Amino acid sequence: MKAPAKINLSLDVLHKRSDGYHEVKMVMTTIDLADRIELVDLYTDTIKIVSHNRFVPDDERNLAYQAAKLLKTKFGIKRGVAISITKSIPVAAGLAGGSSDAAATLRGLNKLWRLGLSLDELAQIGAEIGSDVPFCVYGGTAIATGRGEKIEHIPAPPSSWVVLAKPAIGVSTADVYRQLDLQSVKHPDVDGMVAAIKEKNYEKICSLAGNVLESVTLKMYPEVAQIKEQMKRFGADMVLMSGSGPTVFGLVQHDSRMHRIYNGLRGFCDHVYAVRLIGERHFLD
Ligand SMILES: C[C@@](CO)(OP(=O)(O)O)[C@H](O)COP(=O)(O)OP(=O)(O)OC[C@H]1O[C@@H](n2ccc(N)nc2=O)[C@H](O)[C@@H]1O
Ligand SMILES: Nc1ncnc2c1ncn2[C@@H]1O[C@H](COP(=O)(O)OP(=O)(O)O)[C@@H](O)[C@H]1O
Repeated sequence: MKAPAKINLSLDVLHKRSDGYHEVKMVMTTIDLADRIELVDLYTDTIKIVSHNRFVPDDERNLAYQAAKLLKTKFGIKRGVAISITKSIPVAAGLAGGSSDAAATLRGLNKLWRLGLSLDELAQIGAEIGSDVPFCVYGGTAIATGRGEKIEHIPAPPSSWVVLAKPAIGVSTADVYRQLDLQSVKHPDVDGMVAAIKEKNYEKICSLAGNVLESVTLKMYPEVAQIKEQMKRFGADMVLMSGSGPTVFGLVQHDSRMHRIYNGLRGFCDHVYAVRLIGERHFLD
């Protein structure tokens, strides 16, 4: 199963809720940077995680493990499964790698165990694992509200290159939300972004992109601001941090400029990627 990363083209936080989560309004889209999940039937009643990445837990803390466990419990499955995860998405990066692994596991086990669940049902189960999992179940492009689990599909943005750069730090999403001061943030125009995407207006998408969590992470890690500056200087059409960070992405349409940004950033950053913005749901088929 393919488990692609997401970026947030717009991310607003409306208020803190009584359950500790924050009410959000965001636009998320799928990009062509994906982990690979392989599911193999086990005839012993266990869930085994195989991953050769030292940042990825191989026990019940793994979101893919939690996905399998939930399905086993809900549907009384007595078989086991070995879940092999080949990571390409950097960990704790704001790209929903773990959430996408969980979503791919849900989609895959639905087939392997012939559960016959719809994507809507899988997304509902995914919400029990994490706020970003429902979006990852569908992929594509969507407005996410609630704590992120309510999904409204919208068309794909015009295609472009996405250059990503992740400094050598991992960010805790909970920490970033905790340190957000809603009195002092500049709220992005999420409705404007949705309109721009529907109009396929690339320039407007670039000018309206915004993320309220960016200022929090920039304060904690000045290297994120440096990467933003460099990406702008090398000629990206827009530059923004994804999710709670620390990954910074830039959109660019011209191949030659994509190469300039990619090569320029590789001197500063170990993790640099240049991939296509996908934004379509059939990418997962
Ligand atoms: C910021 C975003 C933007 O897409 O992505 P990432 O940076 O993680 O990729 C998401 O809101 C992250 O979603 P996800 O990573 O699934 O979060 P969860 O596991 O549900 O929650 C982790 C913690 O973040 C905080 N949290 C999360 C979502 C939300 N709407 N409000 C919150 O306050 C809570 O403290 C929660 O305990
Ligand atoms: N399958 C997984 N892949 C990556 N990280 C995972 C996975 N399962 C659990 N985690 C844990 O979740 C944390 C957040 O990881 P990730 O989903 O990559 O980041 P983000 O929420 O910023 O997009 C990591 O620190 C890691 O310990």
